[in-house]
Amino acid sequence: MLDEILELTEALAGAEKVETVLDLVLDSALKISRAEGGSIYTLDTLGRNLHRTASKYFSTASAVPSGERIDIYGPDGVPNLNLPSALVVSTGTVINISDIKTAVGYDFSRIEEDDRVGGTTTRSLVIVPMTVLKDRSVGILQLINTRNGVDQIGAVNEKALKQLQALTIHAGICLWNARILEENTRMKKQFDRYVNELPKQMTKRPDKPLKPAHKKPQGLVGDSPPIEKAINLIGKAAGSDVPILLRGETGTGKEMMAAFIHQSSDRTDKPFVVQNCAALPEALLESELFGHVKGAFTGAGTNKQGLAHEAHNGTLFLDEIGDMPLALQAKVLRLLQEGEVRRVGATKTEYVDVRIVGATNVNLEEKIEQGEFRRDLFYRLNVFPINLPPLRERPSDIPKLIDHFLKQGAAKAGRPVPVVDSEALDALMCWSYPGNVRELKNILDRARLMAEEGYPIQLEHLPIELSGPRDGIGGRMPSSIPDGDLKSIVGQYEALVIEAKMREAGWNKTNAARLLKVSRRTIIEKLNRYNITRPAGF
Ligand SMILES: Nc1ncnc2c1ncn2[C@@H]1O[C@H](COP(=O)(O)OP(=O)(O)OP(=O)(O)O)[C@@H](O)[C@H]1O
Repeated sequence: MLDEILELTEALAGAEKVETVLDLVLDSALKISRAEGGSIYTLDTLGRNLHRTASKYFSTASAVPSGERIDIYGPDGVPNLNLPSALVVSTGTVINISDIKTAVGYDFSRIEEDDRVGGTTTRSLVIVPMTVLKDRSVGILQLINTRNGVDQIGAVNEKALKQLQALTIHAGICLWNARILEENTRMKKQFDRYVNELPKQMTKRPDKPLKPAHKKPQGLVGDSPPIEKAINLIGKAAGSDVPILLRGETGTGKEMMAAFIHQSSDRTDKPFVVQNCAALPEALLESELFGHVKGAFTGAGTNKQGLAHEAHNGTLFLDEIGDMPLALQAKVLRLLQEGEVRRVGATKTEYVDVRIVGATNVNLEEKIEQGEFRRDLFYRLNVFPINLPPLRERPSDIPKLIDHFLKQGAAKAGRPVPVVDSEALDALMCWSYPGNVRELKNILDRARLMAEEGYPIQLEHLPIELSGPRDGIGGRMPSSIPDGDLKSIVGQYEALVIEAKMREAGWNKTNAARLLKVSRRTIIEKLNRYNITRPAGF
């Protein structure tokens, strides 16, 4: 037997393909057990199904079907432990039955089906798990009509069983290694493709690469040229008190950069105060920003400080400043120019020392033309503009962000960091991310929950539009116009648009309403009408 194992080990070492490895193992197993036939089933990467990958029967009238699949779990999600193969792969136990006719508690229907198709009559049955890393099954070896010690059909003796187990350990390791090798080759190809596809400006970097003048902010991931440029600019401006205007699409990291500006300034140990200018109606926003005096309006029972007071000596971050009501813009300009604060209902002016950082994802120049944004405020704010490019324009940051968000999410949940298989990685790299970094984070948070612990994130764990054709809204627009009346066709299209924008807005109705320039009420009404709900995990 030692000779056989040595011979097999040599053969396995030279085998490059998984199928060759499994054929060699099966041949040896048939020799050891002197079985009439057998199969090797491999477990898929999600651990849900066994696939017949190799089989050999000496006496079959017709071939036993290869590629057969066995579902380990029943429809209720519970492993079907009556099926001998499911029992062995799920628990790691060995089955060594001398006569299945007298064995109780098992469901032998799959074996009977093999007998029917292959013309065999199974009596004895041996199933051994292929295990790696102590208790992780990657498949099973199944043998029928094995011989016992006196050369009759029956359960194999202890010595033969040990030899079969030694064999399946070899097979398990080979299978595992072969899979890693295949995965590596795929990933290398993928990597080469990305490098070749990187936009020209990435490959034509300046002679001297931009070095961040400033330490990278904690938690900020990415070293693509546009991000390094932004960090550089911030490094230059942070020390002064000039206002900064951050411009970029939703989810590109404007708030994160604003926090970094504050941390990099001399004001770092003073408050960093954030207000979203689009989140509140005008009157409330004014009182929130500038405070009010007692009795200024119904419900103003006491004097109240505004956020401008709270940010004294620190930084006030005005997010979505492009959506600030026109009337309030004059007050913000005075705050910017003179540090002036006038509470709602007050006659007296107060003064504060705040550094203003604004952010916007709208075209302020257009707003000025439309009379919706004050030109003087724009010039005052736009002294130091910093553009944050959309994620699709800096694809080299995507793998680092994936790694960062998976680690961050896993650490929060106290779970191991999942890997992403090459297909899913491909899809993540190719997606256009209308919702930018926030969208990538949401996608990964959900995928992490969907994938089983210990198994890679796969395509099926990603939103459908990432794997589908990439035309139309969110990649899901029908390529041909469906049948029906105009109202119902437009309705279908509207539902797709609403769903895509809700996803882009991180399922925040206010943000989605803003993206579509409709009221929040309209969004709620349409979500109800089209029965659009937030998918689990988002
Ligand atoms: N470079 C980055 N590294 C790590 N996380 C990032 C990065 N950029 C953005 N994020 C994360 O993405 C999410 C969205 O970022 P942020 O809120 O700063 O975007 P924003 O541009 O201000 O969005 P909005 O315009 O919708 O307010 C946050 O969870 C943030 O932590």
